[in-house]
Amino acid sequence: MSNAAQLDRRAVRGRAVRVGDLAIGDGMPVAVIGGQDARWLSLRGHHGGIPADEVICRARAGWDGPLLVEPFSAADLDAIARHADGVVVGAAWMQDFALVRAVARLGLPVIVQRGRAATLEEWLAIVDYCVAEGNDLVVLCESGSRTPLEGVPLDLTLMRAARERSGRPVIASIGGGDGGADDGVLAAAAVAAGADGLLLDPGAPPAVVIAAHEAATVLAPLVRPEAPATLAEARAAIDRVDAALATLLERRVALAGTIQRLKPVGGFQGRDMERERRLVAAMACRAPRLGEERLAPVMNAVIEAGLRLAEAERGDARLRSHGSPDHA
Ligand SMILES: O=C(O)C(=O)C[C@]1(C(=O)O)C=C[C@@H](O)C=C1
Repeated sequence: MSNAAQLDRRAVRGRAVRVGDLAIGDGMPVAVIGGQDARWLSLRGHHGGIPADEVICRARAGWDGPLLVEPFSAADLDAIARHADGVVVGAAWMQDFALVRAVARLGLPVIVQRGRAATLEEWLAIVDYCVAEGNDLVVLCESGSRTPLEGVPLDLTLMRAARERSGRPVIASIGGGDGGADDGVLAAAAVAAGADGLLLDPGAPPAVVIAAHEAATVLAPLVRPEAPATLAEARAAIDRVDAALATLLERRVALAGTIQRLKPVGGFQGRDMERERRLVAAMACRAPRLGEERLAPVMNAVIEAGLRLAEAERGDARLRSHGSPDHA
């Protein structure tokens, strides 16, 4: 990836929006709303039939963390101000300017979903409405276009442009309520495109939540360089890189195991030092600061761990096929 293609996370740092104790747009990590980082709740389904206080208090009872609420109408706003940490202006309400203004006046962070047919200009204009009411705590949420598809038809180019043009955090609404986002592809695409957060449908099943967190944790460090300023931030950033590294190591060890089964002579006996030298040289091109000399012992340890595991697993398989020693 070229430097130009890399996202400058620092540019957004000053614009981070805090929802409860969750910072959205603070570089990293990518926030998962509807997952472990924050919950949200829509009052639209109730059509004002159940008092907002009651619905929000029920959600609050089981959740101490950041809570965002989407109103059904302006009548819900007092209850939202009492119990919520932020407000979601749903896509269908984006151009209800009176509602947007009233929401902004609460002074809580506002997540503005893009209306299904709204242009970039129309979407960004809503930020101005909020700012005009004295509320600068705005996050933009891309939530898909009109084309009816099974998943959310996200416009990630538009999301990127919104981030660049507004200088504000952007998140992507990836759905999941119908189970459609559990392969993590949409979450990964949104993270790669620079989303500061992912918004899952309330009630998204655990597989969807896990896939979103995986994209946020494992993919983000690969596609976004970080510039931590404090020890705690730097350690958190290293933890994210280690999560990605561990995922790749686990994958590597599985592949190395397959190779040992496919080779005429596998394991330590069939070691190929020339192949190892070549793979270290290729890796050094991607890790020039470490270089071949420093990488070689690292990869030697990785390769030997893989060979030891492959031999142990082969031994286990043999034992299983011949019966355990106790029964031999
Ligand atoms: O490529 C192979 O032949 C392997 O067995 C895999 C592998 C590796 O883990 O990358 C392991 C041992 C060999 O010495 C070389 C490479």
